[in-house]
Amino acid sequence: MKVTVVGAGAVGASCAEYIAMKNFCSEVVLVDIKEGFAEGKAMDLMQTASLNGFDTKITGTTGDYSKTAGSHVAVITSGIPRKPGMTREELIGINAGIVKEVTENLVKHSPEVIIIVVSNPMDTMTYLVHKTSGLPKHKIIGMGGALDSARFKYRLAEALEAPISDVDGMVIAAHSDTGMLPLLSKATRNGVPVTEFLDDEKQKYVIEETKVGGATLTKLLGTSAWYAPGAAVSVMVQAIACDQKKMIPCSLMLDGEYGESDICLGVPAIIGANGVEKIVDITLTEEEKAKFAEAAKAVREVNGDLKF
Ligand SMILES: NC(=O)C1=CN([C@@H]2O[C@H](COP(=O)(O)OP(=O)(O)OC[C@H]3O[C@@H](n4cnc5c(N)ncnc54)[C@H](O)[C@@H]3O)[C@@H](O)[C@H]2O)C=CC1
Ligand SMILES: O=C([O-])CC(=O)C(=O)O
Repeated sequence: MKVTVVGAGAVGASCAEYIAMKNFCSEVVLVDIKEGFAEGKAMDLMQTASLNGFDTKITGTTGDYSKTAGSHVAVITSGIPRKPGMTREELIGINAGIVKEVTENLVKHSPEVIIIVVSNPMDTMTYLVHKTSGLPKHKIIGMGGALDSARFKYRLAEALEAPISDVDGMVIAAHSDTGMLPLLSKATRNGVPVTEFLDDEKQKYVIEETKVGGATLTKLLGTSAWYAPGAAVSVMVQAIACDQKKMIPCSLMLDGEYGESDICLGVPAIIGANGVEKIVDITLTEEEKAKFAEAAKAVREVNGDLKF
């Protein structure tokens, strides 16, 4: 299976590294606009192959999309990351143009491609890919929920003083500082609701820290995170490549599900060989439903700034 990763920066290179290390793809093509950058990252990563024991061939190109032809999956990470103090939404002005152009190039050379959108503001960039690519909706998947859920589990494990392998949980709704919805009501430690172990103060801490997970790292790093984003993408690509039919929260075009339409938002979905196999309808509490609707309202406002 051939995977293209557009943007060979921090997140793109991390995606390529995790995909290669898991050894389930024959080829990863890195594309960047910066002369020689993708080629350099690909060469550096290939020189880890004998050390890390993978056979995936990684190549790089400066903007030559003919090299991406026949890609089964393409991951869009091109665009600028935020700096401390910024929101993801502030990136729309620059990133929308980049994502639109990249999408056109990808689809031209790989008309059957499944696109995973990473560039921020991710829910809006996923919506843009729907509006401009001509691809069927099961082939466009925004990455946010997989990462946010991993951060939720990290914070749950911290609060529970438990190993991360003991905890499970999911984050849906928007991939934004305010619109994320960590489903505490459904989070468990070995099948037992975490609400049985955590008092109100700890529950609030877990939710708030999860929501600002990206901002916290941006403040520490001076730019946004890349290891967990790359790992999250690799899980999604593997679910497609190996037809795993894993349930992963992803930003998907809704058509009545969760009471919303004509918007991309994070919802649980079954991810397999066809991309989105099914959106999973789970029962939310009244409070969760209200928060989901609030997140949708905010994302819709950002979508309003798009020009097609
Ligand atoms: N959805 C999510 O959960 C996450 C999203 N992100 C987003 O991912 C994006 C990338 O972040 P980083 O990798 O840290 O940034 P970065 O600056 O390290 O890399 C971005 C790369 O995109 C390239 N690029 C720009 N325009 C291009 C074009 N037209 N064609 C091909 N390549 C192009 C740049 O040359 C650069 O190498 C940002 O928008 C960031 O906000 C980051 C982490 C998580
Ligand atoms: O925080 C950011 O800007 C990057 C991102 O989406 C994340 O790490 O969740």
